[in-house]
Amino acid sequence: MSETFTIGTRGSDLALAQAVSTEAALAAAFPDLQVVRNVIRTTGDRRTDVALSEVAKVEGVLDKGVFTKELEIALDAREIDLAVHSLKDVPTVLEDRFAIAAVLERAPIRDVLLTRDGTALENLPAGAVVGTSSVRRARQLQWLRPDLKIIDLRGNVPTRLRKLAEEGTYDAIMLAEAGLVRLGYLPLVSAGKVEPLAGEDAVIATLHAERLPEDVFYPAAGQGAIGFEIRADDARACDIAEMIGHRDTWLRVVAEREFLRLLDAGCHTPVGVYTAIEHGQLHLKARVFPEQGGDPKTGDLSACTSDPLHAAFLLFESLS
Ligand SMILES: NCc1[nH]cc(CCC(=O)O)c1CC(=O)O
Repeated sequence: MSETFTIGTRGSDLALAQAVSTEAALAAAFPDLQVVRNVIRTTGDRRTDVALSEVAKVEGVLDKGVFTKELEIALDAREIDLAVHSLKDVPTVLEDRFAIAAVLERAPIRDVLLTRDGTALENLPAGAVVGTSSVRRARQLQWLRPDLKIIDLRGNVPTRLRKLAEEGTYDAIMLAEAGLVRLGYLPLVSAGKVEPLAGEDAVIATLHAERLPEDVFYPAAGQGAIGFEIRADDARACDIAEMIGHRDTWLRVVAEREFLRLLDAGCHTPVGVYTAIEHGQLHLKARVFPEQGGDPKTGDLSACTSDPLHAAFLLFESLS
């Protein structure tokens, strides 16, 4: 194959890191394929002036599509053949002419609490201010620690880290471990302990991270996974994506996203869900918070890995 293949990505540091991983996987699988990168600005990148939960409303974008719509327009226009996404930002239901073709092997799925002084979540003093723009993180934090104060925090990952390091507004912020690993702030493998960040930025390197185990703080569906969206009728892109996809990650994220779809959580239902594969078994655990507040419904289920859609259905049915 010596023709070109164009991938589309957002322009944030995190998105570009994900594009680099994708290009590396493509280069390894298809040494002769000429891969071109097309960087695209999305509504979510443009509107950093309002809370993330408001962007879709003020922009008239389909909910949750604020980071993906412009990439779909580029797919439609054949300006790109494959869109590289953080899978957790991709709506669970796509228009018929698009499809998620595959996912790369997953990065860590955990959430991380970042502080200036290394205080762990359980030791944050009452009234401490935690910044996040995710309703899932906000509601779960409030449930675990009703004495904390949660306020909105926007911007890309380095911006958020700088806000914590330089301003007195936040005592802590929350981010995905996957993003911190991809940007080089945390090593790939480590225990749940509190450790300093690394990286070129001296201010950011003063911060400390606590990796919260997934059974303590439930991640988002698809967290840590890089997904490839293509035109559903593009057999070549489908073939190419398939070759760099990772099977176990695929089975897990299919289950997680199907569970979210069954809840119709495109709305603002805060949902934490995670999966693991062990000896042919798919393990699923979920916390679903009612929109109005209160305790979550929970689910904990194991099923055969061969049918992740059914496993998600069983998890959905078992919520109590
Ligand atoms: N919503 C923004 C977003 N989308 C993906 C990631 C991190 C990478 C990932 O979870 O795959 C982040 C930042 C964050 O949540 O900290």
